Amino acid sequence: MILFPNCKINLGLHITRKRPDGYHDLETVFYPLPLRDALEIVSSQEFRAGNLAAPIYAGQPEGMELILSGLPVKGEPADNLCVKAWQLLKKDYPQLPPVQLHLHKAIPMGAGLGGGSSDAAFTLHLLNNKFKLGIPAEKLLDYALQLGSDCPFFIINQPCIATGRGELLQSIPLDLSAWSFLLVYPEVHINTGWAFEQIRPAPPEKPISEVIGQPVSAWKDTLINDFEAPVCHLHPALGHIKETLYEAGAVYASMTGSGSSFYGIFPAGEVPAGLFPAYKCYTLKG
Ligand SMILES: C[C@@](CO)(OP(=O)(O)O)[C@H](O)COP(=O)(O)OP(=O)(O)OC[C@H]1O[C@@H](n2ccc(N)nc2=O)[C@H](O)[C@@H]1O
Ligand SMILES: Nc1ncnc2c1ncn2[C@@H]1O[C@H](COP(=O)(O)OP(=O)(O)O)[C@@H](O)[C@H]1O
Repeated sequence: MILFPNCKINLGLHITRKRPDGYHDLETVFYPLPLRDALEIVSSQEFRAGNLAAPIYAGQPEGMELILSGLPVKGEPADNLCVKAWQLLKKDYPQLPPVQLHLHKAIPMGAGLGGGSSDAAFTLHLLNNKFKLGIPAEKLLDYALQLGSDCPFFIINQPCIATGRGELLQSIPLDLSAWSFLLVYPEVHINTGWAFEQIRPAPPEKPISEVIGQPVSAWKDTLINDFEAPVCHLHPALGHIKETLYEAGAVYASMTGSGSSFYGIFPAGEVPAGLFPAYKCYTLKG
């Protein structure tokens, strides 16, 4: 069974409070976009029935074979969020058979695109469906939150206002299909924990629910990502990406999440070509 975990962007992002548990309360809109990894899970028995030699990798947890391709993912297999998702379910559902999990990575990492969290949420979904575990949606959301603050969003995977750590999700009827997105990844890796430490939490001037209800053309001065200033302070070249997007006709431009990717929103089909020859760029349908 193969699924294609997609990325997200943040439309506005406010850090409103530091919590006693060390996390921060935030307010943001998560919007899914069609830049995708590929994730396949087969039971090891199925795999061997295909008469292929089973690969043996060092450092794999027992009962799990992780195969990676595409963009290189840092860390040991045990650090991979797909493996962590499998381990979390295996603890409560020991009937899960040994599996082989193949992740083909296409979503840039440390980019504010939530790719790791998406892989984790899709792994939960896939294991639940393939092995008929019968885990209800509410319980899947609980498991997802144990894997990452923006992981529950990918269980729902529809435009949502997120509050709390990012797990209190309210679906909203936001349809940006009349727009095209230019996503720019400047190959700078931002550490999310570091980014949160740079912010002095404060409630936003206007609740995001109000701002997001305005037309996209009104977002430029009102839909703010609190991480943008400290990240651009550390990496001044990133500020130029936003300026260039506006100069090229973007109706709205912003950094996503804790960075370092930026996106520009253009009328459908009007994304200019060749704007950032030095960076990885993706033109995506909203
Ligand atoms: C900032 C956001 C915005 O969408 O996205 P990314 O830029 O990472 O994609 C998310 O809140 C990131 O969610 P996620 O990447 O799952 O974060 P986690 O693994 O839970 O936490 C990483 C670290 O960030 C900090 N953290 C995260 C979430 C939160 N609400 N408060 C925090 O203080 C903590 O220091 C934590 O140790
Ligand atoms: N399956 C995975 N895909 C991507 N990154 C992963 C995965 N598992 C663990 N990670 C780790 O999570 C870090 C953050 O990745 P990611 O969630 O894609 O970025 P971001 O938090 O900026 O949205 C990566 O640098 C990587 O070390």
